[in-house]
Amino acid sequence: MTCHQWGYGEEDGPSAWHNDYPIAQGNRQSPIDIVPTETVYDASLAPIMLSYDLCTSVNISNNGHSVVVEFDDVDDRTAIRGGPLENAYRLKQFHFHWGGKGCHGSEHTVSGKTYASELHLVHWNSAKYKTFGEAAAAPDGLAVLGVFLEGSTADFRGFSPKCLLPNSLNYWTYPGSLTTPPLHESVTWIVLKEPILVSEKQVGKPPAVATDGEVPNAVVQRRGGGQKRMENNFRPPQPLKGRKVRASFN
Ligand SMILES: CC#CCOc1ccc(CNS(N)(=O)=O)cc1
Ligand SMILES: [Zn+2]
Repeated sequence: MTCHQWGYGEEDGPSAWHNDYPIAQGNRQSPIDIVPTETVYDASLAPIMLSYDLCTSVNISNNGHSVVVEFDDVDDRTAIRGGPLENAYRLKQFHFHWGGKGCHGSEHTVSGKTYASELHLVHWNSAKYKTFGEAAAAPDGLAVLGVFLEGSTADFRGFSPKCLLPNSLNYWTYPGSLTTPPLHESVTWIVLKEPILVSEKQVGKPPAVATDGEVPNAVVQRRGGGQKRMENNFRPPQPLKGRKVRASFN
């Protein structure tokens, strides 16, 4: 498959993605607007179990769409289990979606409420598939843990994703997709209800990353220069198309 240029601008943004990725108009697209009063409490949903203690991160990069921290995924040391999942899913990477100014920037919304930013921890079904790429194309291949970020001040020590989690692991879950191309409908979404708190200056001003994959030197960064500030890298909510959103809490 040729590599298609996509972004979040007028010409190459979410409303144009269906031209290169027809699945954008599929039946299990993400993100969605979660309406708590329309979710169904499922007492059979197990708690999620996160083994994030061994910091197996290997690099951090700007891929032109987000800031991504990748993990060593040769084994299940760093994984998610339980919840709606049949087996362990291995952590591949985490990244963020954010706005430019003000409080919008999350991808999922809760009764229309947007958060300043949203963290996605992307895991793949290593029990059934040999590689991330293979899993990403399978309906039960991926599990993405979504965490809302809103303004205040919070600790952020080390790079163990455990530091990025709120106190409560109460969650909503629904069958969805990647929210960025290739938009594969292969994701079991697990969205935590409780946001984590990060400082205004962190979410108010998006990280100084550019959309051409380079990390600009803040001193020489020009607004009019070739590089554009990466911001508003979120896809708006997609049609639910009859899907059930289950809650792990009453
Ligand atoms: C197949 C393939 C591929 C590229 O890998 C990714 C990984 C994460 C994402 C982000 N998707 S999201 N925003 O739903 O977590 C998209 C493509
Ligand atoms: Zn994401």
